[in-house]
Amino acid sequence: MKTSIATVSLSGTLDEKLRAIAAAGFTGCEIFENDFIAFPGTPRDVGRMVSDLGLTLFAFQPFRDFEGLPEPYRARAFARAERKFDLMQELETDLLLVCSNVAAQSLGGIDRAAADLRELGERAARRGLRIGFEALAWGRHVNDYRDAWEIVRRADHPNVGIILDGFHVLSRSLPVEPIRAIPGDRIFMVQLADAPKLDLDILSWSRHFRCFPGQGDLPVGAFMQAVEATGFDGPLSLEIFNDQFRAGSAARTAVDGLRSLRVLEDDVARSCPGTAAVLPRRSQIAGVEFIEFAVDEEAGAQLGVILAAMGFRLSGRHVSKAVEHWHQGDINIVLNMDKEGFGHAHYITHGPGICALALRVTDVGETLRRAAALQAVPFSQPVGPGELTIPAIRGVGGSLIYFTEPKGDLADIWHHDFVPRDEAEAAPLLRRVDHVAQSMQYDEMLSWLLFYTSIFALEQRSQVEVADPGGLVLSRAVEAPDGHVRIVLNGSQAAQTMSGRFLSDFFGSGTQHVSFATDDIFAAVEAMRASGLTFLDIPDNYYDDLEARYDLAPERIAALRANEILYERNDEGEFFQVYTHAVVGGVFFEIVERRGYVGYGAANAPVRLAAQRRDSRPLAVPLR
Ligand SMILES: O=C(O)c1ccc(O)c(O)c1
Ligand SMILES: [Mg+2]
Repeated sequence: MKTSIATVSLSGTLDEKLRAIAAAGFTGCEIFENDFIAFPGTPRDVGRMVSDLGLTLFAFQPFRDFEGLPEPYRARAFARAERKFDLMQELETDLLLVCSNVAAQSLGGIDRAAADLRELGERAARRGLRIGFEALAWGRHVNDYRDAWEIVRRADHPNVGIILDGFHVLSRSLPVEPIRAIPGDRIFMVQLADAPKLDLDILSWSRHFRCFPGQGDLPVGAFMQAVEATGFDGPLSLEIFNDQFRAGSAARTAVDGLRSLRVLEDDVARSCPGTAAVLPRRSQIAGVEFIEFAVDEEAGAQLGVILAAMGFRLSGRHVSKAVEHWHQGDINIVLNMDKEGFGHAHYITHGPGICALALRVTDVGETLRRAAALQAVPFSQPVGPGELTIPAIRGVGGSLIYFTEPKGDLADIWHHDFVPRDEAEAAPLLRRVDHVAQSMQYDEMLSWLLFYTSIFALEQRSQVEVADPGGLVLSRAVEAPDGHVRIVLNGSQAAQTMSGRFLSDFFGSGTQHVSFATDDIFAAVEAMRASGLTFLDIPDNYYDDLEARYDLAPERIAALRANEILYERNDEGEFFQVYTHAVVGGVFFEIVERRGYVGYGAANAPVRLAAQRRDSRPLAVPLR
């Protein structure tokens, strides 16, 4: 696969973009005209920079408003093209992307456009150059790739081919099947982009919301299958106009781009019978094995008191480190107070907080191979003699994701490196981890979305906008199909939201809250209150509104009100949630009971966020 990306997809100046593209490992790129114009080097400098970086310059683009012009515009367009040919020869690229005309003075007519392209192809051929014609979805006369193909077919020149851009096809819901009839060698390049479903005009949607395949909702896989059927083996080029990408890190975006192409290639191969997959399959997650806090002794002691009040028991201590294992139901919490290793470095950098998640996967080896092929960053550190090495990769904000599996030593880490305390287990108040919520910069959200859905068998849910009193937060969940693992990504667009404040207080992105599932939230809350735990105060107005919204029995409303429990109901079922105050750092816990309900209580989020903003308690234990 010849992998490519258009320079418009990345932040920075042209040289920064090219370095990021090369570092990520692309075969080549397309130079976007504006990036070149804004760069102070000569075309030869740029051409040399591209080749010194080991990249192939697949195309120069775009050449606008060319076909179907009456005189004198037509002659001027040809003169303009000759100037661009000069430039291309110095840049050492042979392909010019000509996108369909949007100008008011352009005239329709397939034969007129074909004649123009034929003449341009003839002029290009004299210089050893080629023309690729692309239908923009908003082209004045040509806005459908089937018309562009008919024009190219009638131009009937070996130096004129079609450029297919998946966005222009899929954004208009054009059928992809006719692509199969185009001969692969007449397709000079294929551009790819995904996009979230939005009710916007196509031009604004294209210029601001394109994203990498897998980050949006368009059927890019079906488009690629049709392209594959043509025998096309030219460059597959990501062309992404996206405001988050313009603001984010070019290096990270470039790595994400290549990751998305590899995953698309693998997904397409898997859907074509008889084609070998390229990557190990997506890692199946059976659950959260543990959540690890990096703390000092004081914060560890505080957290221990809270965990005990929530029904956790100290079930073991690490054989050689200052590390405790707390447990209840299917939940394991690790309190790492050791003065060495990753946990301590995390504590020094971020203060007390969550430094790692461990996921129970079906096959650790396969998980690590897929992660490595997709350029995830592996992690290891020395362990004591005879102690387990739990494999890990880097996750959000430099935290870790460890992996365990149901076979071998990794099947039971708790009896390997921990000295268990023999205490009878009481009936658990909490069953399992329902979800973890990670706060990150808004610009990073698409990157982590791709990370989770490309390495793991996790599916994205649609994005929800949450009004925090300090600004807007965008929230998006990735979930295993069986609901065994759910991760909620919260991207803040403002500094003063709950997530935004976490980012500055924690010095980076990370896990801000953990939600535990219970079978009986009223019993759990009652038991925790009896142990001295208090919960986030929810205003009476909320309960008055609940009463108006749902015809709940007065006793039910009273019980919700008395226990600060939030409630939501929809066609799927009922949802109950309650929040602790911050427990250490900016981290807090949530307890939920799901009765058939599958969401996250989005309608309650503004109420909860306002309560958290009022919650001026210090980070210390809110115990009596
Ligand atoms: O938005 C545009 O103008 C534009 C330009 C060139 C392309 O290849 C494209 O898909 C869109
Ligand atoms: Mg395009």
